Amino acid sequence: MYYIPNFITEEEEKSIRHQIPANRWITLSARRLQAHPTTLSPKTSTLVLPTSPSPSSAPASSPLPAWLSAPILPRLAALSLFPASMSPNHCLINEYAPGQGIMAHEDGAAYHPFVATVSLASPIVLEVSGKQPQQQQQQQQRWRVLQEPRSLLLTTGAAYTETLHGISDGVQVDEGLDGAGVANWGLLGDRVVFEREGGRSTRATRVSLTFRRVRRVRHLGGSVLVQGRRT
Ligand SMILES: O=C(O)CCC(=O)C(=O)O
Ligand SMILES: [Fe+2]
Repeated sequence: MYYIPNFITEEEEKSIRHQIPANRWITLSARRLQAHPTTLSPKTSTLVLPTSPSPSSAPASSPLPAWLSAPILPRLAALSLFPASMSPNHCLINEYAPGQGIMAHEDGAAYHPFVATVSLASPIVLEVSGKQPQQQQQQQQRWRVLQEPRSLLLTTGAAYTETLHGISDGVQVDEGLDGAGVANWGLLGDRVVFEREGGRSTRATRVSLTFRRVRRVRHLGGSVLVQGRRT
């Protein structure tokens, strides 16, 4: 995992939050979410796009809306952690009210093994654990990753394939936020925020943007549209 504080500015954070469409939310019992450019088809995990693929000579275009892709995608590309051809083509936006979370899970094989998470609005602790069978849970490795607003967390390699991640629910105040309890303590942008509160952080609404590269993409190209007009 790579943690980079202040990956976006406060203005960019505000602008992105402002442009999240209010009519795209899917409300779940413990959070709400929306997918851009669209949800994957459920059986085949395919991203179906209305446009033709751009010719291979053209600069890689993103199916993500501009308010999500700029400035995040070029800044991600500049980290050189994945080739340009692997630039994210999908973004899930999750919103958690205080006390809401997401159960431990892995993101799975529908995506190339990296996810870039940009956090907005409020800090949150991501609980990461090794994928051990049930009987070995005592020895399970666990890490707590503190995600500050405007930070980037990049999960790839074994962190993507060999761990589960989640956010505890029913918690209004995250505690134990110090050098011993937080894996990325030394990388935080502003530790003082947490030190001042004695290692506590009262949750407020937090929004995450999770950028990924979907493996299976189907383009509904020109011929499909022409057929549509003929019928
Ligand atoms: O909100 C987060 O940081 C985690 C979201 C997540 O795990 C997911 O969308 O798969
Ligand atoms: Fe996830």
